[in-house]
Amino acid sequence: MNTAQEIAYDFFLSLLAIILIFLNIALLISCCNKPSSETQPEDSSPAGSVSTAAKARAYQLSDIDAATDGFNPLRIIGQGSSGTVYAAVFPGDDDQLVAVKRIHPSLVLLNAGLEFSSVIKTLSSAHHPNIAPVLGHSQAPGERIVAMEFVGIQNLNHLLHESAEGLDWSRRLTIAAGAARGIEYLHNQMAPGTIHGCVKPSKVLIDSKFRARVCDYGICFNGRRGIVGYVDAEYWNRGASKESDVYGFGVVLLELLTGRKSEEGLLVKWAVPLLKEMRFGEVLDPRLVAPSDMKLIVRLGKVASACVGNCRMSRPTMVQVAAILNCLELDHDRFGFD
Ligand SMILES: Nc1ncnc2c1ncn2[C@@H]1O[C@H](COP(=O)(O)OP(=O)(O)OP(=O)(O)O)[C@@H](O)[C@H]1O
Repeated sequence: MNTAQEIAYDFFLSLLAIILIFLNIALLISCCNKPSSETQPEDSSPAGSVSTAAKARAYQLSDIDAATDGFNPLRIIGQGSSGTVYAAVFPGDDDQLVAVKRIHPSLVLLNAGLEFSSVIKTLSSAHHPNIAPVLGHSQAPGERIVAMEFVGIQNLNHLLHESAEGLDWSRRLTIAAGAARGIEYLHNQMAPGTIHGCVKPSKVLIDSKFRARVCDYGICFNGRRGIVGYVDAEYWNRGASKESDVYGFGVVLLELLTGRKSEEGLLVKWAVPLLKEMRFGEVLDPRLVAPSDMKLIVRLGKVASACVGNCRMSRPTMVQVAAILNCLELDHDRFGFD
């Protein structure tokens, strides 16, 4: 090779090297920007994941009317202080059952300023194994209807207090941990930080796999009466907050431990001092035999007492509560109750 050829050859090699470097950089950038669907499938995350795309469906009132046979009383699956829940079937949706909650007309009037459709749109982005998903809504003069996935006919209030079947300690712990994860998801993983507003046993639905699914979250129809005994004292002046949800969850834990209903706050006053003095013989649900190893129950009692603490600032967050209950659940899976 003569000198001119050598220079041309070196120039060609340098150019090739520069092109390769640019190609590598471009490849790296495109890999970083690629959605990580392969590494993080949306549904496989144990803590669930935020589904950013809200999928709320706007139903015509006539469609809801047809799906419930004209709000046929035979289709009622539950009645609360804020509305009536019906089992609905929409033709064309594989005849799947949908739970539709028709808000009481008096509450619709009282909450006329509530931006119902945009609240529902936000809530419909919730996606977590321990949440009952909101599917959509229907709105007409005097009518506000929320459509939810039909979870099943059992709720924790019924199972714990009204059913002969009862719940053993293992199921109670699993339900408590699942419900904690659901509320934690609402508080911390849903934009813009949803508050449940009324955490109590009837809002914890139990699906066919005995998994807890928290329902009826995020819409507060002022005028609700069903919350007495499940919210802290500040609630009545300052409204609902994450801390009042933690309080409500603490009361749910107390009901799971004692098997007694919260009667206007009396359960907290009665059970917490007994738990603190470790008088488990007096406080635990008398229908169940106490486990021979009380470690998990003692820890559950401590979490419950901390959640219903008087001062909002002193209560644990739902992240902490869910983390502790996850650990208890794992310990239970490994060692059981006895
Ligand atoms: N998505 C759902 N799937 C199946 N059943 C449901 C669903 N949502 C609610 N229910 C049933 O309907 C019942 C009534 O629910 P609702 O939220 O209206 O009232 P509540 O919790 O019983 O009382 P309140 O609203 O007064 O606190 C629930 O307890 C539950 O059994």
